[in-house]
Amino acid sequence: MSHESILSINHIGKSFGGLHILENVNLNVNKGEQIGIIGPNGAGKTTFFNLLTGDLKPSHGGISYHGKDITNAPNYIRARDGIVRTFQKNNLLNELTVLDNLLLVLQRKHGIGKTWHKFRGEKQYPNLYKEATHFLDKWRLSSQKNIIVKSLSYGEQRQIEILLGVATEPEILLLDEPTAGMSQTETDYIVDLLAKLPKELTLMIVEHDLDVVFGLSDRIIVLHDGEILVEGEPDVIKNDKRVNEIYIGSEVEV
Ligand SMILES: Nc1ncnc2c1ncn2[C@@H]1O[C@H](COP(=O)(O)OP(=O)(O)OP(=O)(O)O)[C@@H](O)[C@H]1O
Repeated sequence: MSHESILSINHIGKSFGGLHILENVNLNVNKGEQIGIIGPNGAGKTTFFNLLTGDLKPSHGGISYHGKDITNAPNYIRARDGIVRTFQKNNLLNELTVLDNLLLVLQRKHGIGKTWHKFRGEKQYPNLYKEATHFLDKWRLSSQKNIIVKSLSYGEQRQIEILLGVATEPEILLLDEPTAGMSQTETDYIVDLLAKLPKELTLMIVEHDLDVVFGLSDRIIVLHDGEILVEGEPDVIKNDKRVNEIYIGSEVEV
């Protein structure tokens, strides 16, 4: 991880009507950092992600990416510029094969054609198919390439979704509860997968499974009541009294 700050979140807040969800969040994200975001249900974690990706606009404050103000940039521009997310639920095209899902992602990444959902032929775009094959080999997905997504298990679908995010070669990948609803074996696979991601990739992960977050993160942000309660290295967070207090009463133990 370098100490080059690439994303700067300044005094950001979000309200829905009179309801203040996020109050005054400040954060600098360094290139290659792996940041875990935790907090009780309703703390504002997904809302925070939505502000970073441009799916929501903040009520106040701003966000800059490589020094450029992106507070009002739409989500597709942020994605094009390197801030990519996966969702809590699968966001794949279920009727298509794994390969076709990947081809569509790669077409979009390379700006091939005006209509991203129209398939380009292998003859015309051999490099696209080469890249897809190479990617599937690299991530040991070759055996699944011709399987229709909806025939895969839920856990497999979520793995594919994360990898499709990786295929876009983002600078920052935001993962919203990557292990939600998974068996222990599927969770282990995801943890393994995340550990193999390129070191220069910046990861921000919202996750309820604290073992996953503590095992993976360089830094943990604890959101509570719409604010950053505390942030720091996993050991610091583990021993923080306030963090333990907000988890008391929930079934989760820090
Ligand atoms: N569009 C909206 N309109 C009104 N309230 C909303 C909206 N989106 C989220 N909220 C509220 O904002 C609060 C924070 O929600 P958010 O989903 O960001 O929390 P979270 O920390 O991700 O929770 P969880 O861990 O349960 O996923 C919740 O009380 C939620 O009901």
